[in-house]
Amino acid sequence: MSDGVIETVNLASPSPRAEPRPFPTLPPHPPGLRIGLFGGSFNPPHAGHLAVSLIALRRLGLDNVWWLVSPGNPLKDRDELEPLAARLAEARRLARDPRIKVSAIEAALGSPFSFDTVSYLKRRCPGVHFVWIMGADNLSSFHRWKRWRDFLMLTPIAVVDRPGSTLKAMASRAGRALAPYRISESAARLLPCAKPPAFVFLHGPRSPASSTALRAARQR
Ligand SMILES: Nc1ncnc2c1ncn2[C@@H]1O[C@H](COP(=O)(O)OP(=O)(O)OP(=O)(O)O)[C@@H](O)[C@H]1O
Ligand SMILES: O=C(O)c1ccc[n+]([C@@H]2O[C@H](COP(=O)([O-])O)[C@@H](O)[C@H]2O)c1
Repeated sequence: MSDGVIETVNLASPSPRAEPRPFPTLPPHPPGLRIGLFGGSFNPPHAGHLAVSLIALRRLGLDNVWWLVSPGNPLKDRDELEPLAARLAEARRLARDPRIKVSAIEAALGSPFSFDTVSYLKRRCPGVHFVWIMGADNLSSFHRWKRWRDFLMLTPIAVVDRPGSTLKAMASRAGRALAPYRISESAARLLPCAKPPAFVFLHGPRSPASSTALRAARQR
């Protein structure tokens, strides 16, 4: 991470007895920390990412939000994907709040799958309360993720509303699977310590920003 939280990547000479290579060095994190994991392509990052992070920090009572900049969403075409280094640099410029940390840990782990990332982080940081954060549009396609049902058992999930996705998200396969485990918004602060499956749908000021729109504007 930009401030050393997760950044040292040892690809060249991994210790033979540690994690399978490649592996990132992740310093110990104090048990009890409340950390939101916000995975994304960030291609490019935008005001919507920042808005989601600030809503999650405040409403879930988080200490930090980590932007997990993906090496490449396994469900998306990579034709238009900017290099990871460029997306990381832009994300760091945009994420001005010191509570937001930008990370390339997925590239270091060598997997684009969120199940693998969260499993790894939970193993490496026992006692830290992780919450997965995603926009409502992502919930609609969540049933196509690797081991999505197991993912629901791994970590609590916060879904943040997004224009055009409010109703579709809850009607989706994953939305229906999560419905019995929904925590009310007024109790959102309980989510990080809740036993999964658990989720909250956060409404709030919605941001219309999208990377697709920004890419289109940059091409004009
Ligand atoms: N405006 C927004 N409101 C709510 N959630 C958002 C918003 N923009 C992005 N997200 C969420 O942020 C995460 C990362 O999204 P991503 O980096 O793919 O941005 P995007 O704008 O959705 O990109 P694209 O338009 O290329 O699909 C996803 O969970 C997505 O749902
Ligand atoms: O694990 C999966 O199978 C999986 C499938 C699709 C998307 N994801 C993750 O979802 C997050 C949002 O992706 P994106 O491209 O919509 O920003 C990002 O962290 C991806 O790695 C994960």
